[in-house]
Amino acid sequence: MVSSAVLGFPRIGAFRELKKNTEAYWSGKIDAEQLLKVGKDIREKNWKLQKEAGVDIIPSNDFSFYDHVLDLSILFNVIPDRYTKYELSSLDTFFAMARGLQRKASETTKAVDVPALEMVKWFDANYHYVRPTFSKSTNFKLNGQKPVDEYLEAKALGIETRPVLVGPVSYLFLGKADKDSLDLEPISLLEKLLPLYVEILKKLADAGAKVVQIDEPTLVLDLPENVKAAFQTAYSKLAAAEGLPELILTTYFGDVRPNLDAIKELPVSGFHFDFVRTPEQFDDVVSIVGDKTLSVGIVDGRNIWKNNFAESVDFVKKAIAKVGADKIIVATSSSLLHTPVDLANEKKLDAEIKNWFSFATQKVDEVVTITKAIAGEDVAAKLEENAAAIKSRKESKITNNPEVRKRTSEAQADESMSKRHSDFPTRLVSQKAKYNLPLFPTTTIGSFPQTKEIRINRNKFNKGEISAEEYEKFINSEMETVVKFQEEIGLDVLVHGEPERNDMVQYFGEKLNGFAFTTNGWVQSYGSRYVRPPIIVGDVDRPAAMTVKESVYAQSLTKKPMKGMLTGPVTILRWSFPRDDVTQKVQSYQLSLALRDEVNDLEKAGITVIQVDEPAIREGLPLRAGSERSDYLQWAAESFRIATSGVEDSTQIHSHFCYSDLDPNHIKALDADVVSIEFSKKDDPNYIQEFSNYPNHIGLGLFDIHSPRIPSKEEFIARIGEILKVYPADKFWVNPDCGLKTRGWEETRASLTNMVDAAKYYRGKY
Ligand code: MET
Ligand SMILES: [Zn+2]
Repeated sequence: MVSSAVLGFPRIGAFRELKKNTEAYWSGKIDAEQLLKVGKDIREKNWKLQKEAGVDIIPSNDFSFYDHVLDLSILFNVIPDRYTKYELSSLDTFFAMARGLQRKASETTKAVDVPALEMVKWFDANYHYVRPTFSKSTNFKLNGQKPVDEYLEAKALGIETRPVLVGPVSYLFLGKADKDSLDLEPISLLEKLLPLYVEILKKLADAGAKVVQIDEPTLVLDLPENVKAAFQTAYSKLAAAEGLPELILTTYFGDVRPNLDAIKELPVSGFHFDFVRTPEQFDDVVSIVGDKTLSVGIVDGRNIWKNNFAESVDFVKKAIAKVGADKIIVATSSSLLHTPVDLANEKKLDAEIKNWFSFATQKVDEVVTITKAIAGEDVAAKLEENAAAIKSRKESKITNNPEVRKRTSEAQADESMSKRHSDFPTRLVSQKAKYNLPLFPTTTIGSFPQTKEIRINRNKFNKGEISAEEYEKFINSEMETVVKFQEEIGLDVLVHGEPERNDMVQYFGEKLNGFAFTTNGWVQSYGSRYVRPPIIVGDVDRPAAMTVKESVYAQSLTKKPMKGMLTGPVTILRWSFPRDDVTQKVQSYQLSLALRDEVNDLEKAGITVIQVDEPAIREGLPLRAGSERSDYLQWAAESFRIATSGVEDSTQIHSHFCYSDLDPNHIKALDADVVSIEFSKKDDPNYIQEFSNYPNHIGLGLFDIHSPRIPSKEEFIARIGEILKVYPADKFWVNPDCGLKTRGWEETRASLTNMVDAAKYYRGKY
C-alpha cells in the first residue's frame, strides 16, 4: 500500500531551543552534556510528533547542532589539520570548523586562533552549509557514528526511522580543495571516501536500519561528465558491498532530467523526486523507476502554503497508475528544514490568512492525509476544509490590488525607468567632485552590533512598555554611538548602524502592504542564526517612507557622507516566503517600485550615497544554465535598476552581495556605482582575477563577520596586498564581508580599527 514519508524535520525546536542553548554553550553558560541533552530532547519531540501524526517513514540523522554537511565532514574525518592541533573535544572541533575559534591561553588550555571554514548557500535555499574542505593530507576514516547513534536513539523510543545521509557524489561535489591543495579535484577522492560509506551503511544495517535515504541533490545541477560518471561508480560499489541497507536515491529542488542518464540504471531500491518544484519532469523521471520505489515529493518543503489536496491526490494517482500503489511513497518535496515548525504557535495572524498556511507540523499531517485519501480512508472533512481554504485565498481582495498591477506593468513597459541618466564614467566624475574620497575609501556594510540592549528596548517598545518617543530617543542614541565611533577610527563613508532593524527583510516587509508576519516562524539560515521570513500574501506597495527619518538623523550628526541603507527587491523576495499564485518576476517588480520611491525620497532628503543590498541575488539564480537563468538575471537586474535609477548622476548607488560565489558578470547589469562583496574566505587567485574586469568600483570584503576572530593590521595589509596584485588600486574600496550585527562591540572595534589602519597604510604608499 502507499506509504507516507517525511524527508527531514526542522531541528531548531518550536521556540528556538537549539539556538538559545548552543549560544549558551558557546558563552560557557552551559556545558557540553547539557547541550547534548537539548539535542536529544528536540529529536525525541520531532520523532514523536511524526509518529503520532501517523507518518510511516520518519527520518533520523536529520538533526545537527550546526549543519548536517559539517556532521558528515566530522564523520569522515575531513578535518583540516589546523583544527586538530589544539586537541579540542570533538564538539568544539566541530564548532571551530563552523565558526572559527579564538581563545587566549589559560592554565589548562592552549591559546587557539583558527578561522572558520567557508560557508555557502545550500542550493537556492536560504540555508548555508559548511563546505567540506579537502586536502591531499585528508585522512579519511570513520570518526564516531552519529547516524547510527541517532537511529538507535529513536529505536529506543520505539520509533523505527529511515536515516538520512548526504550521498558521496554530492558530498564531494559540494566541497572544495583546501588552499594547500588547490589542484585537487574533490570528486577524485571518491575511491577513498566510498569505503567509509560502506562502513557507516553497514553499521546502520547492523543496528537494524532497512532503508536509508541517500540525498544526492547535486543531481539538479549542471554536472561535469566526470561527476555524472561518479554516480555509477559510487552506487555500483555500494550495491556490491554486502549487508547494506536499501538506498532511496533522493533528489530535490529541481529538475533531474538532464542528469537522468547518470542515474537511470543505478542499483538503488528507489528514487525520490521533487514534483513541487518541477512537476513537468514527471513522465521522464518515472520512466526510469521500473520496479523500484517511487517517492513522490508533493508537499512543499520550501514554502508555507497549504497543499492543494485535490491536486495532490490526482498527481499521486497518476504515479500509481505508472508504477503501482505498493511502490509509491507520498512525501515532502525536500526536508522540512526550510519551513517554520508549527503554525499552531501563531496567535496573532489574521484568521483568514492563517488558514492559507501550513508549517512543518501541518505538512506532516498533509503527507498523512494525502496518503489516507489515496488509501480510501475517510478524510472527507479534511478534504473539504482544504478546498475551502484554497478557494478563500484565490478569491481574497488581499491577493489582488488593481492599482499596483497597473503601475507594475507600466513600469515594465517603460525602458527609461530602469536606466541611470548617464553611464558610469560620467557619473564617476560628478561623484568624485561631490565626495572627494581618498584612495582606498573605507566603509562598512551597514549594521553594527545588535546588542542585548537594543533587543531589550525593541521588545519593550513592541510590548508597549516604552513609548514611541522613548524608543526613538534610544535608537537615536545608538546611532550617535555608531557615528561617533566611525568618525573616531576614520572611516570615510558612514552608516547609521541599523539599530532600528530587527532584520533586513522583515523591517521592510512590516512597512509595506502585502506582507504577513509570524511570531515564531523561525527557519535556520546557518548555525544559530535563524530568520523569520515575512510572507508575501498579496500585491505589494509602499504606504509611506520607510527609512528616511533615521538616515536623516544620522546624517545630521556628521559631515561625512551617510549611506542610506535599503534591502533590494530580489532579496526581499528571496528571503520572504513568496506567493505561489503570481510569478516571482511580478513580485520583484512590485517591490522595486516601492523601493524606487524610497530611494527618491532619500535623495530628496539629502542622503545621496544609497546602498541597496542584494545578498540574495546570487542564490536566486536558477540552478541550471539556460533560458530560465537568463530570464532571471534579466528581471533581477532590471528590478534593481528600477529601484535605483530615479536619482542624479552625483548620487552614488552602492550594492552589496554575500554568502555565495558570485560571478562578476551577474552583477554588471545592475550598474551600481560601488559594490561590496563577501570575499575574505576566497583564496583562489583566479577568482580574484575574475573581478579585475569588473567595470565599476568594488570592495572585496576583507574580514569574516561570521566569526568573532580579529584580524590584525598586518593581516589586512597582507590581504590587501594579495588582492592588489591583480586588482587596480583606483577602484578599490575597503570594507568587511558583510554587516556586523551578529558581532560584539569588542571585536567590531578592534577589527574595523585594524582595517582602517591598513587602508591608511596603502594610501601612504600610493
Ligand atoms: C546579509 S547582507 C547584510 C547587509 C546589511 N546592510 C547589514 O549590514 O547587515
Ligand atoms: Zn551581507
